[in-house]
Amino acid sequence: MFEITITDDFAAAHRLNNYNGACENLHGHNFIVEVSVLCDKLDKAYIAIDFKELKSLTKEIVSKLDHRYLNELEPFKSTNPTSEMIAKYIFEELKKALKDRSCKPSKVSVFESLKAKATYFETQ
Ligand SMILES: Nc1nc2c(c(=O)[nH]1)N=C([C@H](O)[C@H](O)COP(=O)(O)OP(=O)(O)OP(=O)(O)O)CN2
Ligand SMILES: [Zn+2]
Repeated sequence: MFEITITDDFAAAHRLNNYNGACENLHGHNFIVEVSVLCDKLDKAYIAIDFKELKSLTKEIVSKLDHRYLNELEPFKSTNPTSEMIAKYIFEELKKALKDRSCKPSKVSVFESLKAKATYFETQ
């Protein structure tokens, strides 16, 4: 198997519901997203999935979050826009985008800063 990893970023505002602390208040982050996919085949150029393609698929998903107030967006309306839930959302959207391909997402990490990240992955 091959694991291919790219990063992207977006800026967004959120507030955490049911959180006892300052993060309950409206604030923003420059989120960093790290996406990894597992691929079991190489093409004739010995590439599992082109970094360009993975970046582009990820960008399509992440651009829907960029410069938005995350609490208002459908995927987080009934939950909370934590790094955990953002990572899960990106993972699930990427899984749909890679349907019928020889690659599938293995993990998605969302960093709120260089000091803190949450990672989502599925166990078999
Ligand atoms: N597991 C999680 N914990 C926290 C999340 C989260 O999404 N998942 N989010 C927050 C807040 O969004 C908060 O803005 C970030 O918290 P923190 O990293 O503590 O932010 P600081 O910039 O204040 O960090 P310092 O290292 O203290 O400067 C909270 N927790
Ligand atoms: Zn925050």
